[in-house]
Amino acid sequence: MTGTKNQLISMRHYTSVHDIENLDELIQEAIQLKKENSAANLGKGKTLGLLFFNSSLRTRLSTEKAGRLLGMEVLTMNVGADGWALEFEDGAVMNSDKAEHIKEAAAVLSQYCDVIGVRAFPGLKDKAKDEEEQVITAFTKFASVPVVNLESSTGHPLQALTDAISITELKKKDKLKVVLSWAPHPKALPQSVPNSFAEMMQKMDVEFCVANPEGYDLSDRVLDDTKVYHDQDEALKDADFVYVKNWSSYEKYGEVLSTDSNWTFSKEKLALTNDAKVMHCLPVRRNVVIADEVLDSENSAVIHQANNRTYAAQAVLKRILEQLD
Ligand SMILES: NCCC[C@H](NC(=O)CCC(=O)O)C(=O)O
Ligand SMILES: NC(=O)OP(=O)(O)O
Repeated sequence: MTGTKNQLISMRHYTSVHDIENLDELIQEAIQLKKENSAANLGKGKTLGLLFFNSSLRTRLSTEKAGRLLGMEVLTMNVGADGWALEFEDGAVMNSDKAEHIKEAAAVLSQYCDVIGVRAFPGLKDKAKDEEEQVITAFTKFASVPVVNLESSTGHPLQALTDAISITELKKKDKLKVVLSWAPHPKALPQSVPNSFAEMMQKMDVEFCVANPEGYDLSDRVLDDTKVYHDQDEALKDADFVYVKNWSSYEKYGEVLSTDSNWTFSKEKLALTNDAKVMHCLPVRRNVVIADEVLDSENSAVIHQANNRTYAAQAVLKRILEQLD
């Protein structure tokens, strides 16, 4: 990065890809940090707190590593399993199972941490409630420090930044076709990853489309004018990157409407593309979402993506640290 501190674009919270003001700069910063850790002391004396209401492998370890690469102390807590059950409703009479209100919890955490990361998946039962982003919004409201989304009800912006970095590094030509393709899964999964990936691709200079069965269209708010195919084979034609991911229905909110194995990403599907790089955020159900022969091939970009989680987190934390006192 060139320029003085004042010219740098800082970031208060990172709760959605829309918090990125200059995507190209942020991608280049992450690629630069991957080559050389030029900010090893920026976070000295600062503490990063990572709170997980749900399971994680990559997000937890890569974000911890990113904090440490910046010189930060890192505190991680599985709040879902180990913390007091939190009340989020304003004015609640707390005479039932919730021991602590988010007002105190977020304020207390702000005494210990200079930046807070939060993972809280959607319930997938009540669309309006999930779309309110109650947990991440409450943290931004009641914490006095910046908040980073580690995957929330409707978005996974650190994953999407990772994906943008990975595409930038792996692309072999300028005008790319990128396809987000639904794949089957036995469980109802959030729309968070596909939502943020779609929003990220709309910010990039690529031809982007989504392929999913009928009933699986993402929210109009996310899709905007993105082309949606209900025929996977048609969408895959000439694709340079295919992001394979399951999500539950948005229309019939949270339901699993299909487990059709014709949508599993196989080597026959790969053959329809322009020798595409195949992406997935992980964890991936082998031979349900993506076939072994694809995951074990040169076309798979999933480990490259997982590695970039560290540098995406480092670039975001760096931006946040630059605007702290
Ligand atoms: N953070 C990356 C993905 C997390 C979550 N996947 C999952 O829950 C998979 C669980 C399973 O396969 O049982 C999702 O799709 O949003
Ligand atoms: N991709 C991702 O977020 O992985 P984890 O759920 O393991 O953190």
